[in-house]
Amino acid sequence: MYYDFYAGGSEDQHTLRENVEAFQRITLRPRILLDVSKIDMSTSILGYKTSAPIMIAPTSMHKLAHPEGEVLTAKAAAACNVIMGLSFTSTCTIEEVASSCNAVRFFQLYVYKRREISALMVKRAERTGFKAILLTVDTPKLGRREADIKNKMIAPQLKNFEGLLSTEVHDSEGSNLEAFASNTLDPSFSWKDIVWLKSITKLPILIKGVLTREDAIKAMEIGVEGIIVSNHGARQLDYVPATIDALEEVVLAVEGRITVLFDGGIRRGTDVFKALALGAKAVMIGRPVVYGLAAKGEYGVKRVIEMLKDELELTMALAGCPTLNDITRNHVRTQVDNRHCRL
Ligand SMILES: Cc1cc2nc3c(=O)[nH]c(=O)nc-3n(C[C@H](O)[C@H](O)[C@H](O)COP(=O)(O)O)c2cc1C
Ligand SMILES: CCCCCCC(=O)C(=O)O
Repeated sequence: MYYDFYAGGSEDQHTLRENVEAFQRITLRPRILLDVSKIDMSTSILGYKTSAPIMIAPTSMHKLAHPEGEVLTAKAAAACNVIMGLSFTSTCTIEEVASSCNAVRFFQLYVYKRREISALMVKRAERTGFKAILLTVDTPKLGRREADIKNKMIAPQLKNFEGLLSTEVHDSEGSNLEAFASNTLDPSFSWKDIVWLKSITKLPILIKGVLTREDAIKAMEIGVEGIIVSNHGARQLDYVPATIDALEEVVLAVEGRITVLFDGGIRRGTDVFKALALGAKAVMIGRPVVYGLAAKGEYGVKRVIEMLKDELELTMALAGCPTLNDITRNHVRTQVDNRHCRL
């Protein structure tokens, strides 16, 4: 329940509704009479084989959802053979998650005013076998989260910072998380810091939070391995577009040169299919995973992933796509297509 307050957001946030509703405005264009007796959903993300183009998005503080936290989420990822994104602000340590199972893990990074803390986390992630850095770039400051302010959100101790930084904030009247974020996040963080990040790690870097062609091109120029089309689950700037409406612009700008991942509003296998048809290599799942964790621990997360995989498999069969490579732009019809009478 506590996690629901934190994850839910305010009902009057435009983008929160849009992220889900925009999927509902996209229709499918199935092809018929193709042999779909065998469906292959397996893929490779940055060279790591996974059972489906589905990953776990980094979301903070899993112990608010379940007392064993991120360790259980990682075990579910391993059991389903999908990649887990671990949040910088997790409630289990990087080392606890790494030693709990053999899931392929990517580490999500924030850049703090105290750069040495971010650098140390990167080193810990490298040492413990994380395979990539997901650098979140849409949070120079925390967005205005009215539910957190109203509920006087108190962040638990964030385990990676124990002995380095306390999450206790004494002078905050509203959201303690917001106060912690403004003490720690660096609003001066900019493109030049990506050069710094590249200088301290050999891990591939994916920039999380790209919504425009201009930024996609800049990201490629600076030499990152991938971008994640994301609006942070509509938790940062309200009135940005639904991510599914921003995806194609970014995909067209990138022209296949780097990996494009996607998140925001995926609730069904048909949503996964639509994001793939519009050019994403894979999708990341945020809230459904933590709701599964809150409801039934590791089993709950597994069920969420399995349900999405089952639904994707059925969608591929009924749309005439035996493999992921068979899913094309022509398999969906968007509002833009309708306006221009395309397809
Ligand atoms: C409760 C919650 C916590 C989150 N924490 C983080 C985080 O620590 N770092 C980050 O980059 N994104 C974070 N996100 C954003 C997710 O990575 C992802 O972009 C978003 O949840 C995708 O949308 P969805 O929840 O509709 O699947 C968080 C999202 C939620 C709902
Ligand atoms: C550095 C403190 C901010 C953590 C925010 C976690 C997050 O990304 C989210 O809640 O969304």
